[in-house]
Amino acid sequence: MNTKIYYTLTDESPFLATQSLLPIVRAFAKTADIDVETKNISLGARILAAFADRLSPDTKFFDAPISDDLGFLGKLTLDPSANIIKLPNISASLPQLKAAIAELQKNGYAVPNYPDEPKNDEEKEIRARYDKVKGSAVNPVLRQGNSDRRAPLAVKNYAKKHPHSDGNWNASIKTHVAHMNADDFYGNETSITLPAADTFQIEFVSESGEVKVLRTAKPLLAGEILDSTVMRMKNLEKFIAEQMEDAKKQGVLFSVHLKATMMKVSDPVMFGAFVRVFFRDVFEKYAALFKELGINANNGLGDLYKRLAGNAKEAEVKAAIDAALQKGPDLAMVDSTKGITNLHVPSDVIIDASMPAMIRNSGCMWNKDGKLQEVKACIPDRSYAGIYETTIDFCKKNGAFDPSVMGTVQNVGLMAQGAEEYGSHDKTFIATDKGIIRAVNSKGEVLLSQKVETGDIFRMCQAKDAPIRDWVKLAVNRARTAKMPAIFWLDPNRAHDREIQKKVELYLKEHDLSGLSISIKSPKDAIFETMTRAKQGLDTISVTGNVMRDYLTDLFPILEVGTSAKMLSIVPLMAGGGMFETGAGGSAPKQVQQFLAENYLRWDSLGEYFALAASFEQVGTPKAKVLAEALDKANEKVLEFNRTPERKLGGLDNRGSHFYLALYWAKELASQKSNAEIAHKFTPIAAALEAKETEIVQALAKAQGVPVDIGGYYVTSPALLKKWMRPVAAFNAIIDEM
Ligand SMILES: NC(=O)C1=CN([C@@H]2O[C@H](COP(=O)(O)OP(=O)(O)OC[C@H]3O[C@@H](n4cnc5c(N)ncnc54)[C@H](OP(=O)(O)O)[C@@H]3O)[C@@H](O)[C@H]2O)C=CC1
Ligand SMILES: O=C(O)CCC(=O)C(=O)O
Ligand SMILES: [Mg+2]
Repeated sequence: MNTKIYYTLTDESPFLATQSLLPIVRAFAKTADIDVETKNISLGARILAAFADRLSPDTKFFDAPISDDLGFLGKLTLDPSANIIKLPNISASLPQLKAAIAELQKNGYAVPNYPDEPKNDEEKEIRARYDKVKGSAVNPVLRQGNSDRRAPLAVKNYAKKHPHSDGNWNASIKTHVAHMNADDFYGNETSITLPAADTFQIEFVSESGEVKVLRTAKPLLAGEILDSTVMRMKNLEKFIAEQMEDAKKQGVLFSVHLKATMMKVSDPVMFGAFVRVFFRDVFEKYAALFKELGINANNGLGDLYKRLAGNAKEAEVKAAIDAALQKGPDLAMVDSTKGITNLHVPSDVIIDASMPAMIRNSGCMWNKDGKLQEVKACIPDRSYAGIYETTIDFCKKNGAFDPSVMGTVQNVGLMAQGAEEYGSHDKTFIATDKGIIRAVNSKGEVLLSQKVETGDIFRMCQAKDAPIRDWVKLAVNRARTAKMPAIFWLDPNRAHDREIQKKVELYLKEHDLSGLSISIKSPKDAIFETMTRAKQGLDTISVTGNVMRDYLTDLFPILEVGTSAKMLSIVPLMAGGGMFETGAGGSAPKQVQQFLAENYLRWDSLGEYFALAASFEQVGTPKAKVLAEALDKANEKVLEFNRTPERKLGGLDNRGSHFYLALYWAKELASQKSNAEIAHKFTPIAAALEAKETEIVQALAKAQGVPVDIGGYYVTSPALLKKWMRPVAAFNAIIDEM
């Protein structure tokens, strides 16, 4: 029996929260002889691991030697005894990566600069190492299983009893989704299923017939689905220009919603197209200067301003940008007080979190005057734009959802082994010339090919057979356990989905489906039916591919329970172990700003609490089960007595919520009847916590309201973090003595 749980250290809010929560968890886990070991997969730790050979062997980061913890955990996912708790981590955009590099250098770590334009082999090698750290570089390594995400019943019931407020919707709201109508990834997709194991090599063939290898031969398994597609840059640019004009005419905000983190190769390029077209005159007029300064539209307006700073033409270019802003439609803002637009940073407006937030806000985003305004939400590719379009149309017709009565939507997502688009980074290329990009097999036969022109984004995706079979099984099991109808979301107009559907139909035959309702519907029909049911208070399981897994597990949680942080997010690893993700959302960088400014941390660790209960359950020893059951009950108490963090200074924050978790957990352990030794141990602990409740909670509240220094953003000080995140000695003493 494995009694080790690996708990990840990440960045931003979840990392801050860990400083307070982990000591509590460790103290409780000891009771069941469970060792909770940390593995550092923060952005800083991952950069240092990538350049360990350049650092002296005694280098330390966050008090630990440099090691490839992500690599370690990646291997562990293939071990049947793996038990990993994964907190949300940063998927770094280039500006974030560079900020982390600079901060590491400032702290004396000898990591190289990021070479924007590698000039020699050494720089190319450095760049390749950094590119492995960039974007969504953690999740695809650890997600060696499919995804099971849902709101725990206690969370759903709590939300029904204490519904969050949602903005109203009606037919006169002008907000809408804009997408391309041709020559996007959706329109150009082709797909095959491999009859037998083979290899594929990706090549570019120029018009004159010259062949250049873009990616050397890689293996393909029998039964694997391989797709190719292309986004035509000219059509994308034309679409953007048209939509800008239309947004201006309609008087709505112009906004772009992409996933520049997960889709780290394609989406920054699409984001860059928005920046380039929006500021077309500026980019044309100052082309030479921008080249000299290394300005690349893909990195956004924020990076442009940074590179421009101090240049003789700074004021002139800024004036040109202001003129373009004046001339174009109003941009949706990320932070109107600081003038940060939707086009500043590619990773600031991520589609899965930003679209639901907008839908909750009656279809509005913030404008430059800090007021809510209706929006044209540009989601260029039709593969996924339709589900948001349908949602918005649904709300216009039927009004906003009512969290006090709406049904729940669970998700079973195909995710394992880099499934679909989210595993496509190493198969995505920006065409540098006119010609063909194709995949050829070991015999040199063409498997798939696409015509390209300079600037087009070519992409190949893979979905392996074993994960698809496992996903179908997971869906059937979930439908049976949850007693809910399950809908497979597959689009008959997408080549890839047609291949998947054949397998779904085949693998469904392996299961007893009696008494179950399992259907296959196009995403638009599926979301319409799911929302219609939700409106009637009925529950549904969405069984989707990897991208929709991501989108829907923010969309429905945010509509139903106000945040995706409270989701139970389990990855039953295909090798047998378990990975427990904490919540379905991100690392909430805005909350770090609030914490640094006023020592108030709004992060809700409920996702961690639920993941921990599932993780203890997986440990499986009798004592671990006692801990798990008590934690489940404690989690319900946290909800029942509303001990989740409040939004504003003065309320109970993250640390206060942890105190109550400890109190309720200890009380449950003291009163349970299955293990007398544990009950005996926790009786005085529960009593001590209860006796000091007022003192501790008041001390936590008193600590708030001052600026905080934790040593840095990506490089933080363990001692300072301890000081700020565990500020109450009376509480620490009880925990540390356990
Ligand atoms: N699993 C993972 O590892 C994931 C990582 N990410 C990464 O996270 C970063 C930020 O992503 P972003 O798209 O801004 O999404 P976030 O989920 O971090 O932020 C969106 C908003 O969600 C709310 N929120 C999220 N989690 C919590 C929580 N635990 N407690 C309270 N509120 C919460 C907050 O808003 P509100 O004001 O509405 O309450 C927050 O401002 C990026 O680097 C991204 O790559 C993103 C998604 C998943
Ligand atoms: O890995 C990432 O970049 C984000 C993951 C995510 O958004 C999700 O899994 O819901
Ligand atoms: Mg997501």
